[in-house]
Amino acid sequence: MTSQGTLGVAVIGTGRMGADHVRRIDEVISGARVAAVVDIDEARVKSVADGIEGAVPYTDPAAAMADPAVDAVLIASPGPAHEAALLTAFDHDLPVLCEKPLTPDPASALRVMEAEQKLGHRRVQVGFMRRYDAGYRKLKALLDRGTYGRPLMLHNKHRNADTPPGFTDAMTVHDSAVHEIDVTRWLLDDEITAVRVLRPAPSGNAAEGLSDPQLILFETAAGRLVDTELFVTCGFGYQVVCEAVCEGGTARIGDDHGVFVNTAGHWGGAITPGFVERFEEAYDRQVQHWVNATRRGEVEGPGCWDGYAAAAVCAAGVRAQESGERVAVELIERPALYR
Ligand SMILES: NC(=O)c1ccc[n+]([C@@H]2O[C@H](COP(=O)([O-])OP(=O)(O)OC[C@H]3O[C@@H](n4cnc5c(N)ncnc54)[C@H](O)[C@@H]3O)[C@@H](O)[C@H]2O)c1
Ligand SMILES: O[C@H]1[C@H](O)[C@@H](O)[C@H](O)[C@@H](O)[C@H]1O
Repeated sequence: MTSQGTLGVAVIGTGRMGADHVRRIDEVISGARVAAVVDIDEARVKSVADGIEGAVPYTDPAAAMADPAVDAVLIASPGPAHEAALLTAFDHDLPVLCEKPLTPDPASALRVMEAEQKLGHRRVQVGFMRRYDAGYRKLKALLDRGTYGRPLMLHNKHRNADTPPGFTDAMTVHDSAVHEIDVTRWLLDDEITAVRVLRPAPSGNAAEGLSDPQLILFETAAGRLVDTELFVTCGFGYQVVCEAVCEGGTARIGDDHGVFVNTAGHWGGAITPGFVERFEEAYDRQVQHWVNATRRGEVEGPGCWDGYAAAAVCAAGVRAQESGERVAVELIERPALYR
């Protein structure tokens, strides 16, 4: 850190999310600066570094993490590249904010968790940014206070206008439903124990071979049921809605509440186009909290255990998709570091 305590961050992966995090750290976040940017695509990393004072471009994550100006790492490369980047960060004992997923499968998530335990302290915050969304935080506070009694069920809707090319059924779980997996565990303070997936006749807008929409059902250890409509080619916009059904009332967040317009032949408002707009404040808050905690020498928020548990539920979810059966989630006992 500089003498003023400014955190030098290396951002690994400068695609859609990484480039946005670089902009965020440069323009929005206080107490941090972009010290290095890394991408295997040399042209891309150079163009992202251009115009950011002091940001050194690298094509090798390990070289960036060895740079003495780097105090912390934000990983925004694709999920399969996360394990290697995390293990290298541990070699340098660097604090990490790792975009979801921690890793794409439970075996690799376990390896990361074991390596972190060898360090003897938590180093990783996982980018489950919904925990930093104002609506989800209000819902969490209501549930924690028991304002409407015990929560019994959650109903979620997760709709994307469309998907990047090559999006598969498994990605609907790993990439999209992983957020509902995390908010279910967090909101209810409960583990998901089994998954079922129901698939109606697919929408004609879904690419060949993609089963969209889907209905995913989670059972939890405390006997709650959580359903999620996942519709990633809905075509009309981005919607993430969560309704908690409690013994004494229900509470719902996520409906669009922008400007309401009446005009000839039309009433209503605009729909949110995508996750960047819907969760912009949540991404800002997530990164600011990470920077603040890191500068205090602390680690907060969702960690490796949450990333591992999410990967275990995803693995069960993909098996449930393939088999059409109820699949139990296999979890190891929670290690002491994460209790
Ligand atoms: N929290 C959210 O809402 C959210 C939204 C979108 C993506 N994500 C996550 O962010 C991460 C990145 O997603 P994206 O949409 O920006 O992907 P992207 O494909 O747009 O960008 C990834 C970038 O990483 C680079 N890259 C690939 N392998 C690398 C490696 N080994 N080292 C360094 N760079 C490497 C690629 O060249 C590319 O520029 C993923 O983990 C994804 O799941 C999170
Ligand atoms: O990677 C993205 C991202 O995680 C979004 O938050 C989610 O809504 C999308 O479904 C997913 O594809």
